[in-house]
Parts: sequence; C-alpha cells; structure tokens
Amino acid sequence: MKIQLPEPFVQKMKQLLDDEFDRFIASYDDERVYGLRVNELKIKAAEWQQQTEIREHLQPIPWCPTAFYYTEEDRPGKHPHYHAGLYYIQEPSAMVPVELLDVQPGHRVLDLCAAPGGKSTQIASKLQGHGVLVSNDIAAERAKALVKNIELAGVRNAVVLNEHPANIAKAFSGWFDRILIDAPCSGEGMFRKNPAMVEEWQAYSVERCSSMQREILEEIAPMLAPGGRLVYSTCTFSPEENEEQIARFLARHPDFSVVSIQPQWGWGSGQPSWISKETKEQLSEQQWQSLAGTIRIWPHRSKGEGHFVAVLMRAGDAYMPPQSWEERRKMRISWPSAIKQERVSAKAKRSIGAAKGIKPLELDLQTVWESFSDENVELTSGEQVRAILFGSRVYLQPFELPSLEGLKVVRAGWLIGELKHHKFVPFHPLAMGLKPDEAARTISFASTDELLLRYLKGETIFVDDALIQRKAGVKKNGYVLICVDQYPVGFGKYLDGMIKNELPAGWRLI
Ligand SMILES: C[S@@+](CC[C@H](N)C(=O)[O-])C[C@H]1O[C@@H](n2cnc3c(N)ncnc32)[C@H](O)[C@@H]1O
Repeated sequence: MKIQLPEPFVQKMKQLLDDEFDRFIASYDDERVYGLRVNELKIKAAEWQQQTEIREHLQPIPWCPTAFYYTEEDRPGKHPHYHAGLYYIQEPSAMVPVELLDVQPGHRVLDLCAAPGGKSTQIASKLQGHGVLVSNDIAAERAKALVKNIELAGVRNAVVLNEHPANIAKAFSGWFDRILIDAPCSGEGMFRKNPAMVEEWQAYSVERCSSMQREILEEIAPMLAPGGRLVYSTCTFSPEENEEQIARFLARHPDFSVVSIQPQWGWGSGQPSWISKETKEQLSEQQWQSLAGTIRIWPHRSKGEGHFVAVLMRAGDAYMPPQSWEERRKMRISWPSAIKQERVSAKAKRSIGAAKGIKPLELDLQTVWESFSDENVELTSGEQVRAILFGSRVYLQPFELPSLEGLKVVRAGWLIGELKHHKFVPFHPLAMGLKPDEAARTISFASTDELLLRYLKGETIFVDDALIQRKAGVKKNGYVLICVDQYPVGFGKYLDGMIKNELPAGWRLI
C-alpha cells in the first residue's frame, strides 16, 4: 500500500466494516480524485463548462450540479479564470454538506468552522447576494485565508469573524435559518488525499476532537431559528465523532431531529448500531433509528474522500426568505449621518479642513463615496446595505445584521475601500465583487494575453485607449476594472494610455 496507515486505525476499521474492509483498504491505492466548483456568483456552471479549455476532461460531480471532476494535469489553479474567482478547487465529497444545507437566497447562514472557505463560498453562491453569510473561524491565521477566498469569489454579503462560538451566540440568538458546522475532526477520511494527516491523527486523538465537537454543538444550538436547518459534517470515519456525537446532541435537545437523507451515488447510511450502549439508553427508539438518516461517504463506494454528514432541524415554523429581492435592482445604501470625529485621524482632519475649507465633522461619507461612485462605479442588483466606517475602512454591511460590538471582526461586510484624506480610495474586494457593467471603465483581456499576465504580476501596463470601454459621459482617465474574458481581476488607474497597477501585493502572481 502507498500510505502507511496507523495500526490502531486499521484495526478499528476492520472491526467496523467487516466484509467491506478489504475493498475499503484497497481504495487507498486508488488515485485521488480532483474537483472544482463553479462560482455561480460570477458565471453559470454550464457556461463555464462550454468555454473552458479543459472541457473535454470534465466529468460532472453527481451530488453538486455546479461542480466537475478534472484531471491532475489540468491545473485549473494556474489559469487566469482562477484569479477571477470563477471556480473554487474543492474535494468532491466536501461539497456535500452545503448541498444538503438547502440554502435559499435571502437566508441568514452561519458557517461556524469556515476556514479556508470552501463551504462559505459555496453558500455565498447559493445565496446569490441576498441574505447574510456569517463566516467564522477560531484560528486567526486560517481566518485570513478565509477572507481571501471570500473576496476572490466576489461575495458582497458576508461578515467574517474570528471568534469562539459562545461569543457569537450572545449576538445572534435564534437568528440563523441555516447553520453549518464543518467540525474540526481527526481527519481519517483525508489520509489518501493528504498523507500528512496520518501524522496529525496521532496528535489529535479522536477523544480530543469529540470533546471539541460536543462543545461546539452545545454552543451553537441556541443560534438556530425555529424551523431552521443545521448540517454537521466531518471528514472522519470514527463513530465517536459522527453518529455518537449526533445521538448525544439529540438526547440533550429534543427540539432537534434528524432530517433523513436518502443515500445516493454510492453513499452509505449512518450506523445507529455504532453508538455506545449508554448513549442509546438516552434516546427513544425513533431517535435511535433516525441516525440511519445521516450519511457516510466511503472512498471505496463513491468518487470522493471519506465524509460524514448529518442534517438536523429544529422544531418550529420555517422562515421563508422574502421573494421580493428579485425585483430590486439598485443597491440601496444607508449612510451614517456624518463621520464621527474620533474615527478620522488628526492628520486626515487637518488635510480635510485645509483642502475643503470645512470643519472635519461636516465631512460626509456619503458625499465622499458619491463623488467617487459618480465617476467610477454604480452598484446595481443588491439589497439594502449599511455603510460603516471601521477606522478609515469603509464596508457595506447587510442591513439586517445585528450589532457586532464586542466580537472579533475580521471583515465587517464587503470591504469597498478606505477614506484617505478627503477622498474615497477603492480596495481590491470592491473590484472582485463588481459585475463588469457596474464599472464606468473596463478593459477585458483574453486569458492568454501577455498584458493580462503582466497585470497579474503587478506591473504597470500600457494599452491602446480604444481598448477601454467607457460608459456614456465618463471622463477619459480614472479607475478601470481589469477583466479576463469580461470577469474582473482587479483595478488599475488609467492615465492617457498607462494603467497603474492597483493589485495588492498578496494578490499578485509570483
Ligand atoms: C474542517 S476545517 C473547516 C474547513 C472549511 N469548512 C472549508 O470547507 O474550507 C475545521 C475548521 O474549524 C476550525 N475550528 C476549530 N475549533 C473551532 C471552534 N471551536 N470554533 C470555530 N472554529 C473552529 C479550525 O480552525 C478549522 O479551520
């Protein structure tokens, strides 16, 4: 066998799987599979499939209508479309939890253990910009990767937190229609994809993960609205982290029940008989049997790595998202009445006062934005949002969000720019979240164009003025949205044939 599996793991699986064990263990010699999921915030999956150069290699992933298997040599992570956020590279089985979460536009969704963001970007794609996504991860470093992936995907309606679940629960009691717990786990299902997980398995024992999962489940339960849906998933096989965890949760929370999932595409059923005798005694017969409605994805039966997924619902009337969002065209922004004095640095105050001949307190964020927006962007197709200022940074935040006071906020909403001196300066996430027709000036390159590559490397580029598409009445020079095949990859500042590169250092091709 290619991978050296830990002996206690092998013995345990032998006992659990019995006559299926040989097939299971042989699957560790199979090649791993590769998957990507199209970001439907940017492009429909069928449209992307038609135009990609790797279309001949693609196979649909049966459980996710927007995703495909690709082959190792395709390397989609190297293509400029990746830098435009057109797809996310994701392990195929890892797409299942969100598919079962049943997210609808308008929902309020919590992704509690979200970094690096595979499932958050999948949720955002399903929300289609309507409703709220709260993405959280307890690890600060990992939360940075989460932010980057959310911004790359062009998500406008997400807030990113770096918090302990108990603190989030204080601010969001009964608030979410959907909650995903993609729990930290012992990772047994990832041994084939990532053999380094075998090492970690020794250190992160099943017992330690089980107690973390138990605590997380306990803390988030009060955040789910009556009638809401909760998906719990792991990428491990151990029953202690899966059926047992759900069984204990059901015993403690009789207002929650299992939504039974019909196994398809080679998936297996959850195994009620794998829970402990003590836990079984705390359940009704019906609760115990309902554990068979959870699912297990086995690497020897499906084209994907090992996973467990349980769908639970809380008793009560389900919230129906408002239908009217489809009719809303222009994004409506509520502005703070004026910028508070303490939010503006002393230096900025002096320069504002000097430049405009006005008192700093009279500077109005709305006016600053509008003077930028009139010349450079018009936001359409969105919901009502609230503009807020965090230090000098300007965010657009979903209007219905409760106060985030006291929480560790990594992104308070869509980070559109900053207030510098008396001007609004756009940030990269604004470019990534724009639809090309929202920009006053755009330039679009083919994915093979040398100029695009140079832009992505952070260079200044020189272009023929005729290539810049401008909306009627727009000045010649100013911010230009750089696109690949009409999909944004960042801003540049155009001045008489020269495009100054506005791509932040961390986003450049090396
Ligand atoms: C399986 S990974 C999540 C993968 C992610 N859902 C995705 O699809 O990209 C589990 C994550 O849980 C985070 N985590 C661990 N304990 C946590 C806790 N108590 N609250 C929130 N996040 C936690 C870890 O930092 C880790 O990033």
